[in-house]
Amino acid sequence: MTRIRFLLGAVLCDARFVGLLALAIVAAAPHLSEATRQLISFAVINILIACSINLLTGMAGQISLGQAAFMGIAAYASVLLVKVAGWPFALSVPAGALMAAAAGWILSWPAGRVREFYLAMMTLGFGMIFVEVVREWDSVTGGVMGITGIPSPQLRSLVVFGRTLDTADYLRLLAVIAAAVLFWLSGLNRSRVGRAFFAVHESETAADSIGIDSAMVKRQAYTLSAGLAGLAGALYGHLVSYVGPESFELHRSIEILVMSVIGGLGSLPGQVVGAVALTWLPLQLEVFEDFKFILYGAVLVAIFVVMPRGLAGLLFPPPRMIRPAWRQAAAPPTATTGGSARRVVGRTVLAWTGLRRSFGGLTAVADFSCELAAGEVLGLIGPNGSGKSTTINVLSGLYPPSSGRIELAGADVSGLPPHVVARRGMVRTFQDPRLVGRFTVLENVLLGAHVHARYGALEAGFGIGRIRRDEPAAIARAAGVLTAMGLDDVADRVLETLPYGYRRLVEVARALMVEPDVLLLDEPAAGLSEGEIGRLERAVLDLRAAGVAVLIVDHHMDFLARVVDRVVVLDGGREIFRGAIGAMRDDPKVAECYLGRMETTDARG
Ligand SMILES: Nc1ncnc2c1ncn2[C@@H]1O[C@H](COP(=O)(O)OP(=O)(O)OP(=O)(O)O)[C@@H](O)[C@H]1O
Repeated sequence: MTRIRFLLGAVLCDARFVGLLALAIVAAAPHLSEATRQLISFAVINILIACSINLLTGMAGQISLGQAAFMGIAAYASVLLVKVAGWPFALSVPAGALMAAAAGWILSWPAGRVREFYLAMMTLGFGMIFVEVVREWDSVTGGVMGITGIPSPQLRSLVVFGRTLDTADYLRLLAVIAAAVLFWLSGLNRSRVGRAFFAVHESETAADSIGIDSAMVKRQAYTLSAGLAGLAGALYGHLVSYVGPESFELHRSIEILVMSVIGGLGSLPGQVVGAVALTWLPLQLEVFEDFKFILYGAVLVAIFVVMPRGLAGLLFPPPRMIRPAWRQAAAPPTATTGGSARRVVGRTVLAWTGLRRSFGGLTAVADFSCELAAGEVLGLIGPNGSGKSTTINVLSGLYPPSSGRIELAGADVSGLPPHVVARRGMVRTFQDPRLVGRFTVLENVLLGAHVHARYGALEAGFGIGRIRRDEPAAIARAAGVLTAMGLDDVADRVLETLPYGYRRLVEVARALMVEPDVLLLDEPAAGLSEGEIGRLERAVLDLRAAGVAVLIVDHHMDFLARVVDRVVVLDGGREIFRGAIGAMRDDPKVAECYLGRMETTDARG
């Protein structure tokens, strides 16, 4: 079964297969019956729409219950531009898609501020507003009656570059457009852009921590998704030669969502299968027309329970996020830490003064000042609840400080958002590793290269321009990091199938890909075996040798004793000791408020 899935995946997910299918449609179109052409045309438009939801929901994890409104915006815009303004179809369709994309961008601002249930409600509201505006704006939209007599292939009134299109020509056009879009999306998915969508889907906090601006990624997802839905909407308007508000109401948005979920959110070939199935099936089940939504609802519930990955889960292997071509083009593994002019060993690279962070009445960190030099490893220790993680959270920008100043390489970074702090050279890991479970180890590590690549969605999709240089370079660097961390043998293993200890190491490897000047590690040794701690230790010592400043919060004293230059001990958010780890054990204050408890913990551990 697995072999069949892989074979199917290899064939159906191949761009050449999609191209051949499009060619077959182009060749067969004139010989098909009118009804078959119509059916395939609807299926192709549904593929575009399903892909738009897949991009937004399946990949970027954002909900949309107003997707039909984006279709509607483009459909009305294109139709009006042709009918009223006399624009050619070849311009009106892209213009309609651009207007939908602009609406998506505008919606992304408020939508980016809310999540889950509230996001669903907001997009639902957007869809309802659109339909109401269309209904009420009689003079432009034709109100409830809609707009009829749109130049279309059915009426033989659609002229493109001097040629009057019939339904066969229109089907050919749709097939070519859909093949181009699928080709673009498949390249996009397997690039930094697609990987960033999934990273934001999984954890915005983790994405921000490695320099991915999650707010910007969400805006990009909304804009591209709305543009794609708009393209489908504009093509739909000309296909049926009529647009009216009922075509873009909530039920249409739900149909789109159902198609995408049944196909398998996150899978591109799944979207094709879902769209084709849900275009063809209802026609076969016309007798169920009255119960269509009950049926849809039941299917949704069933799918979520028995097939969370939809039809794609049955038919195709999980999608991979690296294009084999870039992997083949990658050079042998390269250096792990990169270079930085700021890394002059011994020079202060991070300093914080008077740092305080309170949560309501509780002061988690109080007037804490310290500095870290390039090539120095500092241990931050203390009993549970003493403010260690809060210090990392404040330094990395996750929480703004209540007061105090943080300087990174001489520049004030206090209160800057985490992705900016990461881009400036300070990267952190988390107490509970935050990675993308469905990605392989290599794909996860590549997320750290996001900030170093410059190519955009267009170059990513079509495999042109800067991606040809950036992607192989990032893969070579990732291979170097994995080798240095002793993870090269699991590079192609899906992360969620690996034991827990690997996740910590992979998270450190991902942070290294950012090439930080300062690395903040929050309990990196927790849950690791002795062998894994050995690899971690080597990585930390390599970083120190490369002039990276490392701050480690951990309870594992033996590990710390082997890697740190000095330690700072916190208790109740205040510093109680600073110096060599050996001297710490003899310090009466530390012994009083920490070591007794810690040794008990160590002994248990
Ligand atoms: N987001 C938050 N909201 C409210 N209180 C918080 C928050 N984060 C931390 N605290 C509180 O701040 C104090 C310090 O927590 P912190 O997680 O920094 O301790 P820690 O030294 O890292 O402990 P551990 O070793 O258990 O991870 C604790 O009392 C904790 O409950």
